[in-house]
Amino acid sequence: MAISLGSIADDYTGASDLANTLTKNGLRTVQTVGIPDPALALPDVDAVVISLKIRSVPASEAVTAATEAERWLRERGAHHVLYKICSTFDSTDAGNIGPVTEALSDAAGGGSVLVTPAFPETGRTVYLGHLFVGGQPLNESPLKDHPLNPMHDANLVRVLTRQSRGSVGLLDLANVAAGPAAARARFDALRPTGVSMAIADAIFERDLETLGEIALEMPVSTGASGLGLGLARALVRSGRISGSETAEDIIRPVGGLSAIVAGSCSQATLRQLDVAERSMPVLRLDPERLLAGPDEITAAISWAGDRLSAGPVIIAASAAPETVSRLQRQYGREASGHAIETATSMIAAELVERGVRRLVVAGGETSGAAVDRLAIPAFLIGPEIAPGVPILRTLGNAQGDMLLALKSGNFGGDDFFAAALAMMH
Ligand SMILES: Nc1ncnc2c1ncn2[C@@H]1O[C@H](COP(=O)(O)OP(=O)(O)O)[C@@H](O)[C@H]1O
Ligand SMILES: O=C(O)[C@@H](O)C(=O)COP(=O)(O)O
Repeated sequence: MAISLGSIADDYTGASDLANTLTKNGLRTVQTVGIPDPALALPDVDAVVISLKIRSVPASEAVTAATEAERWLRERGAHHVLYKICSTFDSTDAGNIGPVTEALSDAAGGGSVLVTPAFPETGRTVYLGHLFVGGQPLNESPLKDHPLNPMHDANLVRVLTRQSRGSVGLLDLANVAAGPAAARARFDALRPTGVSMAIADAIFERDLETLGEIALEMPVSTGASGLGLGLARALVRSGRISGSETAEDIIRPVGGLSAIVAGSCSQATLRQLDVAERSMPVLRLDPERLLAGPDEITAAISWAGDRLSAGPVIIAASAAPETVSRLQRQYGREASGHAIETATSMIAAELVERGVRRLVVAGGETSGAAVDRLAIPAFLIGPEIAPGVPILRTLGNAQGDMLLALKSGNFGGDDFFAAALAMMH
């Protein structure tokens, strides 16, 4: 298998978001969970997105996992590797966007790397290095309350500098909007200043097309789905790949029961749960009891058992920021987050054990833990439910064919859960 584009995603929802964008823009794409086992038969594709769960792990661990994935992608022909990060730049001062980007650049022989989380379709734009989420600067957006990576600074040049060895420059909108020649010239002018990375402004898709074109000339870039769109369109324009349609047969029915598991505490997910509660049974887990032992999990499974055969159910750990902070003050930020992920992943696995074959998981870390517990090695990419969230068909898993949706916390409209289930049969 020779691939044209390789990507390493720092979480699993982010990987499916990128795989969706690449597919929509003409690249046959597969999403793998980690580096695939040699025994796994992958389809013939233009792009492989390797999902890792490295957004919130120590930087050295993230670097090791990402560089191994990069080697695998290069050995399969990838000339360009995109490090897929969150469109809201989720990270801490300790990493991991800077350290991983610098390590990937070193592995490819060094040089400055273009970085942009812009994804205009979901309202993420970057101007003079400042990230806006919808109409708000990042630090005033709901991301200021993220349970694991609260974002308190919208100036990404500053954020990335705090995480990095090298210095960070800015590829400003005036040069990006002027097209590839001007953007390339500005980026080239930054190189001798010794910057290891440059944050690139982008507001419209045409800016990302420009950035995609110049990024493709380099071995590595870092960004969200918007940069994926630019790279995919540049590849199709270059004639190196033929450009393909989404295969509708990826959503052929799998039968079985359906359920939703939520661990995202993002505002969008909280709204989606409130709306779904009007039409589906919703169990709100007690996080204190989840942390105390297995009883809350057993109770949740027994609650679902009575209801599953009548239709989809939702089991959610999600809570509002005040509740999350209270729990974190008592048990610690990471310890509580990871313990809840473990619990929600065990619930997801029990539901599958009881016949669920159509599963929606809300939350990036939550999805990573659930997919790992289900031991799903890869996904084929189906049609889009909402911007950034495709239907996924499992590949190579022991349970047989399943349909999943891995919803990034902040993505999807208020009726997302019903909309997702309506597309999965
Ligand atoms: N009630 C709660 N209190 C504290 N943390 C929680 C609660 N419910 C879920 N979490 C944790 O919050 C984190 C949410 O992150 P994630 O799943 O990535 O969602 P998102 O996609 O919204 O970022 C996870 O670590 C999850 O276990
Ligand atoms: O780029 C994005 O916003 C998403 O693809 C993503 O990575 C979101 O992460 P989670 O909100 O943690 O799912």
